[in-house]
Amino acid sequence: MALTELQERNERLFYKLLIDNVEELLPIVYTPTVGEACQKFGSIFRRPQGLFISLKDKGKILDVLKNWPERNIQVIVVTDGERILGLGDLGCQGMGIPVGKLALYSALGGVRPSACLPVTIDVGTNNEKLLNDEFYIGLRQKRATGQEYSELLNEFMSAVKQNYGEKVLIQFEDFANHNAFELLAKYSDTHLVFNDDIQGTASVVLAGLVSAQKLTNSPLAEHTFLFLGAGEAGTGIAELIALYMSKQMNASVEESRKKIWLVDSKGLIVNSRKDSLQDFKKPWAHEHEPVKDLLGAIKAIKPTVLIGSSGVGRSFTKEVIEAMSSINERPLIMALSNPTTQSECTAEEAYTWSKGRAIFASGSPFDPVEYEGKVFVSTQANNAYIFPGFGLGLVISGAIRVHDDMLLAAAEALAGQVSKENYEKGMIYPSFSSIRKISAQIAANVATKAYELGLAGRLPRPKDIVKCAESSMYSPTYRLYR
Ligand SMILES: NC(=O)C1=CN([C@@H]2O[C@H](COP(=O)(O)OP(=O)(O)OC[C@H]3O[C@@H](n4cnc5c(N)ncnc54)[C@H](OP(=O)(O)O)[C@@H]3O)[C@@H](O)[C@H]2O)C=CC1
Ligand SMILES: CC(=O)C(=O)O
Ligand SMILES: [Mg+2]
Repeated sequence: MALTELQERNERLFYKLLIDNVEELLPIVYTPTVGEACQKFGSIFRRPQGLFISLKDKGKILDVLKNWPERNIQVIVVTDGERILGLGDLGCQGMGIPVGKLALYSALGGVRPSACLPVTIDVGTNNEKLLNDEFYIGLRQKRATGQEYSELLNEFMSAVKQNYGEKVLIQFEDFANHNAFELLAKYSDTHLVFNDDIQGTASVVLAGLVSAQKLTNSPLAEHTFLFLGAGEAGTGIAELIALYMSKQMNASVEESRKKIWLVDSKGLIVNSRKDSLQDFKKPWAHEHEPVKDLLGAIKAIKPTVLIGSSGVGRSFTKEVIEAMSSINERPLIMALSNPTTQSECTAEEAYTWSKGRAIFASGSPFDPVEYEGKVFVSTQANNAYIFPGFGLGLVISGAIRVHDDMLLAAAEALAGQVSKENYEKGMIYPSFSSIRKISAQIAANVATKAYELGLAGRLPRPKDIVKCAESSMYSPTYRLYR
C-alpha cells in the first residue's frame, strides 16, 4: 500500500527505489505479496489503477480505451482474473497482477511507465466469497462464458489494434486455461500477443534447465521430465523443452515429447485417457499403464527433473523428494507455483529431504537455507526474468508477431547470464540484482530473432542491438536542463 501510494505520488522515485532495491522489493510488488493484495483488493482499495472494461462496456470498448490519458501505448497486460497465481478466481481484484507485471516491465525491462497499460476485463466471478463481499469492486454476477465472453474479448482485441496499431504488445496474464490456450491460438496470427503463463514461463524454465546442465553434468536430451500439473504452465514448458531438444538433436518434436511426462489431478497422462483429455494435454498422452498419483509416477517414470506447476501447496512431500533423491545424484526440482503458500515445497524442505543434493528453484522467493554447515541459495524460476526483456525486444524491433524461436532466444540469453559464482552457490539463474543488464541481453536476442524472421517493423536494423536495447531503457533520473 505504501509503495502504491508512492507510485502515484512520485512515479520516478517509485521506480528509482524499485530498481535500486530490486531483490528486497520484488517480493512486495510481485509474488507473494501481490497475491495477498489481490485477495484483499476491495478492502485496501484507495484509487483505481489501470483500466477496467466490463460486460457493460460492450459496444463501446474503443471509447473506453480512448479515455485512457496516454496515447502512445507499447505494452498491455490484460487479465480476466479467473486464475490469479495459484489463488483461483479473484474476479476484478486480479487487477493487482497487470499493475504489478507492468511495474516490472518498467523497472526490470525499461519500458516507459507511460507506455504501459494494465487492463482487467470484468466478466463477473464465480467466487462466492467475493460475490457476497460488500467491498467487492466488480460486477456481482457469475462469469459470462461462451459467445458472450468471446464477443467481449474480440471487441477488446479489435479496439486495441484500432486504437494503438499493430505493434502494441498484448500480454495475456492469469486467464484460466479453458480460455488461455484458445485466446492465444485465435489471436496469434492477427495481433502481437504473448501469454506469459504459457510462453514466458516456458522460456524461463527452459533457461534454468539449460543452465543446470553445468551442475548435473548431463545434456538436456539425456533427462527425463515429470510435471505435477498439466495446465498452462506445465504443458507450455513441456512443449518448449520438446522444441528445444528437437532442434538440438535434429529429431522431431513428437520424438522429443516422449521424454516428458505429466501428472494432472487424475494421475499420469496416458494414452488410455486420451479421449477425455483437453486438447492441450493430448500430445502428452504416452503409452503407459494408468498411475494414479505423483509418487507412483516417480517410481514408474524415474525422472531426473521434477517440475511443480499444479498450484497445490506442499504437494512435493518428503516421500516425493526422497524418491527423486534415491533415483538421482542431483535431482533437479522446480516448485513453480505461486504465491509461497502454493509452492509445491519450500527450499528448506527440498534441501533437507534431499540431504543437500537437490538443485532447487521456485516460483516465489525463499531465503537461503543452511544445511549441515553449507548455505544453499535457491533462485526464482519465475517468468519475471523473461517477460520484461522479451517485451523490450519486441518493442525495439517493432515486431508484429511473437514466434516460438524468440522464446528459445530469450531462454538462451538468460541461461548465458549465469555466472560461476552463481553456480557455486547452487543457483541456476543469475541474481535479480543484475536484471536490467539481463533484460537488455534478452531483448537483444529477441530483437535479433525478429529481424532474422522478417517480423521486425523497425528498419533499418540497428548495428549494435544490445546497445540499442540499453539505450532505449527507461531510467528514473531527472533530466539536466543546463
Ligand atoms: N513460476 C512461474 O513463473 C509461474 C508459475 N505459475 C504457477 O503455476 C500454477 C499453475 O498455473 P497454470 O498452469 O496456469 O494453472 P492451470 O489451472 O492451467 O493448471 C493446473 C494444473 O494442475 C493440476 N492439478 C491441480 N490440482 C492437482 C492435484 N491435486 N494433483 C495433481 N495435479 C493437480 C490441474 O489438473 P487438471 O487439469 O486435472 O485440473 C492442472 O493440470 C499456479 O500456481 C501459478 O502461480 C504459473 C505461471 C508462471
Ligand atoms: C508468475 C506468474 O505469472 C503466475 O504465477 O501466474
Ligand atoms: Mg501469471
